[in-house]
Amino acid sequence: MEHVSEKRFPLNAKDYKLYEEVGEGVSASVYRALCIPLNEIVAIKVLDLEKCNNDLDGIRREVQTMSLIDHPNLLRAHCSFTAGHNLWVVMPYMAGGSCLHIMKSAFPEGFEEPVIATLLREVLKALVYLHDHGHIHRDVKAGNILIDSNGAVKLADFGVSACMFDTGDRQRSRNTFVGTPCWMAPEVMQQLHGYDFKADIWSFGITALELAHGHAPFSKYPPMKVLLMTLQNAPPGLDYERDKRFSKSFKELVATCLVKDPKKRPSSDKLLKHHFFKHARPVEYLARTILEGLAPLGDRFRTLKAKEADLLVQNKALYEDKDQLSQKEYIRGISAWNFNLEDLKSQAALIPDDGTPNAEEPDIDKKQKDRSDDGRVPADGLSSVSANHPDVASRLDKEDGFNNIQDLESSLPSFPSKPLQALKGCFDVGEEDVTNTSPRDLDTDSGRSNETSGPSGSLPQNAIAQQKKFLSGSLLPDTFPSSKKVIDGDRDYLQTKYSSERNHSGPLSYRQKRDNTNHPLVDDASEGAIVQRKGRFKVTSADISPMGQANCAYGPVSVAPASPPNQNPVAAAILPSLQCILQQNSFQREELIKLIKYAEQSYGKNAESADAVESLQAPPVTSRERDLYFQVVQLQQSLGTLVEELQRQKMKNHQLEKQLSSMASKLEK
Ligand SMILES: Nc1ncnc2c1ncn2[C@@H]1O[C@H](COP(=O)(O)OP(=O)(O)OP(=O)(O)O)[C@@H](O)[C@H]1O
Repeated sequence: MEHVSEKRFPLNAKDYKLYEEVGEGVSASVYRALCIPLNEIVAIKVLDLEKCNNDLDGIRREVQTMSLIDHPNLLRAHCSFTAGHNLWVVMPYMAGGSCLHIMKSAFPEGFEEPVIATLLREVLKALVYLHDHGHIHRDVKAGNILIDSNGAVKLADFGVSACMFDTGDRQRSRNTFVGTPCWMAPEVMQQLHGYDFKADIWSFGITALELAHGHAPFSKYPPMKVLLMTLQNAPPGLDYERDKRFSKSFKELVATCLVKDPKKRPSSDKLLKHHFFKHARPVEYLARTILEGLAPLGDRFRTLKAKEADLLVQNKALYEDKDQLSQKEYIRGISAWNFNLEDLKSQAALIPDDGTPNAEEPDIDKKQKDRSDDGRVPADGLSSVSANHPDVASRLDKEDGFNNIQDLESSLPSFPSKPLQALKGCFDVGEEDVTNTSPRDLDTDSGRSNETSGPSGSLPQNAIAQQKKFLSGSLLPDTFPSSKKVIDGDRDYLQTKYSSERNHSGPLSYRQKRDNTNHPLVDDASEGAIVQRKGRFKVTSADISPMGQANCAYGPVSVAPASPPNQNPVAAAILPSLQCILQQNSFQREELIKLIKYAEQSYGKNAESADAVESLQAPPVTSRERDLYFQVVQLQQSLGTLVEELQRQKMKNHQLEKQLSSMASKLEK
């Protein structure tokens, strides 16, 4: 294992010389820089703290994690300090940049298999370390896999990572809707039972596909559609026709990771032993194959930015087309998604309804058909995937996704209720939005907050100004002021509706990064009634608490097919309530069936169980039934809590054992 550098990096901005910009995320700009006293090239991530008042806890945790980790495949911070109202995070310079940028510059169709195997093995080693130490990364994707000039691979960006050993509020952050939609595991979207390390394994599988094709599955679709497709479709995978160039073992690896049931996914440890990694080479191979001939990172970054600006100009007339926006944001390696539910529906409606497979995903329909046909796929092990999704077959001959608002509405009964509740409860689906903002307004406004302008390489004025306050040591203090409550102790994106608010305060502006005043083009695009924009999006478990559902009736409800909201304002007004009732109903029924099954196991009343389950087709009618139901719910809740506590203790134990054995082995030496 790489040892922590003994070098002392200065905690003073004057000791660094900033060169060109080499990357930017939603929250920060990254510069190549020289550490003058050490004469060493470094990368410095500059975050404007004034724009992220509400998210200081999140930043502190990111920096803490970056400073404490110690693994050659994880990007570690050398140090961090404040300079004026900026936070500078000094880290090793990864001259190759991110895999996403490398693909966008030189490998638009994705990498060859040995390259992928080598990259994935290194990433997996990082995940093994993180998981062993109780961390979930929660944002594994090609944009966060960095390569240095020697081909060394490091997983970066701990902005949304979580610790499994957290308790209380922080523990609740694992019930948080966080990540980037295309890479997000279904259980993270679903919010039913929280999630664990296995969420990273799903993202790892999606990243494998991303590296193979040059883009993640569903990357062209707007976020609502990504959610629906991830939850309702068969998991994506390598296609037998299109992906002939890839080995059976690669296809198996992907299929193993992309299983919807997290319990059926392997641990990172186990995955590392997969025979696919026999294709992996020493990392120098990466330097020879994918880095050779590439322009310096700063130039590539500038070119990509220019391309992006072109795309923006070209598509100005087509601003409403969210596909273009998703693509552009994807090219930048970030996801500034818009999560107003009404807008999401509008976005989904913009996907052509012509049945033509998506240009980015030409094989989605076909793939699903392939994967539904067990007879055609067993050789490569994907039949098991279909087998994991018995609901898939019934959908296979339908078009994937939801191509218009009516489709979305009518899909509700089969759509897992929680995600949509999450969206409804948290993405600004307020009366105001519905009444004041037409779908067209929303379209015009959304998703464009991160357009860039201004010459690349120019340093932000505020990056070097006002170097007043410095922290000693690499961590921000725990008492770092946070002006607003941060739910879950994690990044919390409170909802803002108007650009003026969004640009000057709140975590949104943090993830959004750029002050729009520097970017007139962006300003133009984002004037007016703005809907929610986010980087990685996040909905806390608190947000999706049943509070908002209190008014929902629990009885069976039949709902007439919904009309598009703009055609029938009355229907539009009552539609959310109807959806809510309908979701509640189906959700409650599912929960009851689960509870009965549970009770059946606990009390061994096998003979009566079938009747009991059938009787659940109707809601509990007598007060006795209701009492029993509530007792069972309470029992299950306390059992769940106990099991969680036990798991936490087990993990702590495991951790302690590891520490003990490593101490013991050190002592032996
Ligand atoms: N150490 C580094 N060396 C070289 N380039 C880097 C380094 N760190 C980051 N970058 C580049 O800068 C980009 C943005 O950095 P980072 O992901 O940390 O910012 P972010 O705001 O957290 O991004 P996002 O949340 O959008 O993923 C990266 O995608 C990468 O291309």
